[in-house]
Amino acid sequence: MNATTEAAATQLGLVARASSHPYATALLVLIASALLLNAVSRKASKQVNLPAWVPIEIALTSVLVASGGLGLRLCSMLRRRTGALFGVTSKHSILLDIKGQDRFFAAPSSSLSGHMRDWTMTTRVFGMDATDELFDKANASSKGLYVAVERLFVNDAASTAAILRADVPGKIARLATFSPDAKLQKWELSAQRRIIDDKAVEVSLAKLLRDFGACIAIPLLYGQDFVDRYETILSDLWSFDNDAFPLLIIGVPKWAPIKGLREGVAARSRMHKELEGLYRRITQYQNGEPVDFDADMSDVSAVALERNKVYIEHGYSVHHRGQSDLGIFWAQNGNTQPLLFWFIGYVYSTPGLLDSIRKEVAPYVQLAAANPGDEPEITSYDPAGLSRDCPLLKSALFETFRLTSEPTSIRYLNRPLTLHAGGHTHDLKAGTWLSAPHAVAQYDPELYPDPTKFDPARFIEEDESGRRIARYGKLKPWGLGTGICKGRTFAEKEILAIGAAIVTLWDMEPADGAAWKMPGTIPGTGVKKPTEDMRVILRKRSWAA
Ligand code: HEM
Repeated sequence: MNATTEAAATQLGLVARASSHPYATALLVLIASALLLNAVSRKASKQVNLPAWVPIEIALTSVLVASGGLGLRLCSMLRRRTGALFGVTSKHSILLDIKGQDRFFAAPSSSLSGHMRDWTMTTRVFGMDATDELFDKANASSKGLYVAVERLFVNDAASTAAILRADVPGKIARLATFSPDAKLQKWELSAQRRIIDDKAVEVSLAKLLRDFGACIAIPLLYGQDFVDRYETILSDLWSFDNDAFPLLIIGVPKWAPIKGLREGVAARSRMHKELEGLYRRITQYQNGEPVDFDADMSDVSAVALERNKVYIEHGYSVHHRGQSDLGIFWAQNGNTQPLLFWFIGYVYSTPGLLDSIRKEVAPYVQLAAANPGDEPEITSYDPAGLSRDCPLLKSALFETFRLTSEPTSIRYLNRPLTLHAGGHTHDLKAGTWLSAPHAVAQYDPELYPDPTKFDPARFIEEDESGRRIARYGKLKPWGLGTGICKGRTFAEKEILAIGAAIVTLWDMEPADGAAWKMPGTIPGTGVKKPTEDMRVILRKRSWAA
């Protein structure tokens, strides 16, 4: 299997994982029933849903096309279109052409819309009641709900200010607890900490960083009280993400007798309930009424406050506000936090990279010791400078995206459109779907020589003045067009900021004493998951060297 095939194969893994399971037959029967149920329910409703087989078709096509040879021939024989357009049904086309896609996806959302995909995700995956009334409300409110998100998570100044509010330096200093008597912090709870001595602990890095990132991000959206009050917030989020999301998206019904799915769906219900409680408190707060539990609402973000106003304006009950907001809660964390782990893993495991990045970020993460002999602490911290003036840090992050993210843009055609791609012209019908699985290009050796290698400087270029800068180039981790990610600026800054603070304050080494080895990957829900966690020994950085 070549590199490109391997990349595409990770997408197929969702299906492969299911079919190699002992209950594979039962699962496939369930998928078939789900498809049938979908078809039946579609007839009775005005709702438009992404067919449940589309994610599977995207994965299969990606694998076959990328494999070249027989796979490509088979795929080309079965497809309905030519050139860069693949797909076997008249309902869905798959565009594999990085040249043609940018212009096409720039079409206004009145023609090419992400809304029906969002509706499908909101109901099938995030569990909002799929009624026609809510379909209309979601249609009418989606713009207002997203504008609120973009104001904080896409705006550069607002994202930087949010990162500064999060006190990354203070929290990073407490990334791990060394004392057996001290209470573990929320982000340490699932990291299976083992104390080695009063200066070193062994932890599961993926879980630690995933939960640390979530503890930085979630309070910026919903306030610290929400995180403190909701005891199982992290385990619920990841149980839903790991065990329920991948099955729900391919149409497996929530009642299917699969243990992980049932647990993930139960976690989803708890998240709905907690978000409903939060939106009740937000409403009380905005109305100047006494707030349940006398909860501190002072740091709930403008995003949540504005979204509540939009929800009220469109007549959402508080119950449905909770269900609907799970999409944003998940979007804020589902990709960002797993990526943080991959980024740190690559930085520490790539020979020489840690030292180079430490030097590069030093002017923007400054240290001083309160007294001679004390451990240095971060005294000044400049997230804007990290984004602006640290090309290696940034390029290493882009390279992490390339190797570990699996972005796909999926749109619904509200109107007929003409697509020019791969030297062909295609007339696409209204009422059909178009998708672009960007991950296939991420392993194209013509775009990225030696594509399976982690090359941290791969994205560094010189600008017109000769200054080194990191540019995304053809990489599309955030998707594209009007449906592009609404949290991209914040996510990038969060990972850079936490990453820079970690390298500045912490040393780590593989717990087994062997050489660094990155774990294998399995498909995730946008970012790949590690096949197993990485056990590392964490210590405060040694200043002797
Ligand atoms: C590393 C982290 C992240 C990655 C890799 C990522 C990636 C993506 C991708 C690929 C899409 C689909 C774009 C398309 O269809 O063309 C998307 C959509 C979206 N993302 Fe992100 N995302 C990340 C973090 C975030 C964060 C922090 C938020 C904040 C709330 C967020 C909010 C959203 C929303 C609301 C959408 C739907 C946009 C729409 O339908 O118009 N994402 N993201």
